[in-house]
Amino acid sequence: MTPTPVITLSNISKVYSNGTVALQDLNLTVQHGEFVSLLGPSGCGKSTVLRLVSGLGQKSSGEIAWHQSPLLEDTPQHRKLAYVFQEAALMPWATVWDNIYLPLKLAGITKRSAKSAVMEAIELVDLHGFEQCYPRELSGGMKMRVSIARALVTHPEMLLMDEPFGALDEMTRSRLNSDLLDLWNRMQWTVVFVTHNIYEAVYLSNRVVVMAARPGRVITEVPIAAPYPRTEAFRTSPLFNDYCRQISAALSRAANQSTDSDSMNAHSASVYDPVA
Ligand SMILES: Nc1ncnc2c1ncn2[C@@H]1O[C@H](COP(=O)(O)OP(=O)(O)OP(=O)(O)O)[C@@H](O)[C@H]1O
Repeated sequence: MTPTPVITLSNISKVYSNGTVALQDLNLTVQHGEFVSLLGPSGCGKSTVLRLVSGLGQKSSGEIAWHQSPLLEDTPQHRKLAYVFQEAALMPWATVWDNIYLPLKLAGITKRSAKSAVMEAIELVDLHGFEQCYPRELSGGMKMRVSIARALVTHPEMLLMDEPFGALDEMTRSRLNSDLLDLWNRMQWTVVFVTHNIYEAVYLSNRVVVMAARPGRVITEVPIAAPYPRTEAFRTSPLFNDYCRQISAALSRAANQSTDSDSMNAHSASVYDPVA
């Protein structure tokens, strides 16, 4: 199948108003249906990339194209995308059902018309039976499922995920990783996923984009040529370890290439113990 770019960032630079060069000359293309992870040290600009793609932030220079058409900053509504953050950010006073309904409500869709879409989203994230629960009654993993359902209820073409499982325990993270891959496969989404976790990036992705900080830039891209569905057998395979090792080495190189003392943080993303 011919690759179809959904989003293309060409020579993107982003300088914040305080002078921080968050991104410099960054190039990144994400193809339709791809699962791409951005991995790199704290401050290398991963979240900034997501903000620019979503239209929540403005680039300083370069070009962003959505389906190969230049994107104007004032037309974010043309991008069919949804954002999932590390914090589930649910409305505490609203039920699971109402939290998931929110984006449709904001789009002016009545509860009656939204019913089947909300129920479908609830089924997809495996929360059937919890519709009338409040966030305080849910575990961290369940809250994240609600957050994912709230994103998918709008049928986005692209899902931007900013460390969505970073605050969860290892078992929950691992389960949600598998469920996310299952959903990705069924929904034919294009996903851009930010993480600090090498294992998670390798397990999930078609491609891992490794970034360096100060200034934020892409230093290498590692295609993960393992077939889907990915199982526990992949997580414990020599191939998995090889990819982790390769990416860990790239992160160490990134730390050495960073231009100031903040590069010490680069190792925060490169903790890697071989599984076998
Ligand atoms: N609104 C802002 N104003 C000024 N500087 C900012 C702003 N947002 C981010 N930065 C700076 O831009 C750089 C990139 O930040 P960004 O949050 O994109 O990095 P990140 O890789 O996502 O970091 P982390 O992994 O810690 O979330 C950092 O040096 C950060 O301090």
